[in-house]
This record gives sequence, C-alpha cells and structure tokens, in this order.
Amino acid sequence: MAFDFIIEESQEIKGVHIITPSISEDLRGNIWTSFYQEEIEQLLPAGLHFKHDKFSQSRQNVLRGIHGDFKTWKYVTCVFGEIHQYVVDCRKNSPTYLKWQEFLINKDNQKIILIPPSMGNAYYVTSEYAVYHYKCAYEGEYIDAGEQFTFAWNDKRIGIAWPAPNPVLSDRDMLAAVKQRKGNAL
Ligand SMILES: Cc1cn([C@H]2C[C@H](O)[C@@H](COP(=O)(O)OP(=O)(O)O[C@H]3O[C@@H](C)C(=O)[C@@H](O)[C@H]3O)O2)c(=O)[nH]c1=O
Repeated sequence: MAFDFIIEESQEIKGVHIITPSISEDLRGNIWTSFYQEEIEQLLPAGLHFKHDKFSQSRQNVLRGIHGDFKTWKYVTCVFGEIHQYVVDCRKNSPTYLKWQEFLINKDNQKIILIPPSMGNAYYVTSEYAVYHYKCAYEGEYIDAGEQFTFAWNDKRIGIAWPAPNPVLSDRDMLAAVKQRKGNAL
C-alpha cells in the first residue's frame, strides 16, 4: 500500500491512541493519508463508525476546550499550522482521572489522536493560523456544544501547562473559566 500508519496506545491515558501516518514528500510538498476505515475503525467498539467530519480554523493564541461528552469518539489532527493538542481523562472511575497528555501536531509531526468518550479535548494554536480536523463516531444523535461538558482551560485540578497565559477563548470557554473562579466548576 502507498500508505501506512503506526498505531500506538498511550502509555499515560489508557484508551487514547496515537496514529502516525507515513508522509510522502517531493519537491512540490507532501501527501499523507489521515484515515483508512478498515484499519482505524478496528480501534472502535464493534459496529461503531465515523459519521461526520469537522474542520475549524483558528488564529494564533486561540485555545478551544476543554470539551467532551460521554459517547463520542474523536479522531483529531491539525492539517495546517501547529497546535498543542491536549487530552484529559474525565472518566470519574479511571485511575488517571483528570490526568492530561499533550501532543505537538504540525506538518513534521503529523500525529492523529483517537480520543475515546468521556475524555476532555482541547488545543492551543501556536502558528499564525491552524486548521483542525476531526472525525466523530457515536451512536444515535450528535451531541452538540450545548450538551457537551466544558472544563475550564485553567482548571487547577487538571493543571495543564499551556504554552501561553492569555489565550483567545470563546464565550463558552470564558464562562467555564468564570464558573471555576467562582467555585462553580464541574
Ligand atoms: C461544530 C459546529 C459548531 N457550530 C456552531 C455551534 C456553536 O454556536 C459555535 C461554536 O461551536 P463549538 O462550541 O462546538 O466550537 P468549539 O469551541 O470549536 O468546540 C469544539 O472544541 C473541540 C475542542 C471539541 O472537542 C469539539 O467537540 C467542540 O466542542 O459554532 C456550527 O454551526 N457548526 C458546527 O459544525
């Protein structure tokens, strides 16, 4: 096959997988495969499939997250620019509850992260612009923003070491940080 993946389970948070695709480069640039159904969907529970894809473009210093829900598997990467990707274990019965793991993703380190349900997902943009891509797999209806859980980006119980202290946030993420300051966090 003209492409292959190295698939590894995280040693830090059980269930998270790190996919490293092969990248082919020539004088024009590069080409790589992000998803091959037969191989990647083997990592999901039987019968579950990726249903749709999302893209979001962000400017430098944007931070999105920490977001999640209890049924969606996310397959995330950065297809343009550079991000610091974070996964937070939000499974209350997990031995690594609230532990986080960081991944640098850019064109030279084209990792793709498979994030199981009940994990918090977040990223921070270090390049001038970045395009984030994710596939979602879930049963039934899509869980939209209003029904997802949101941990404050600076939740002290989690303690992520973000690359910068004053990120650009959405109203949703600012509100989570305000709730956290007032002691009303999740
Ligand atoms: C995802 C999406 C959102 N929207 C709207 C809904 C909402 O008012 C606004 C912002 O949406 P969100 O709050 O979902 O955007 P965002 O802050 O990028 O949230 C995302 O962050 C990353 C870290 C995740 O893991 C995702 O699951 C999701 O929570 O855009 C659309 O119109 N179409 C879409 O496909």
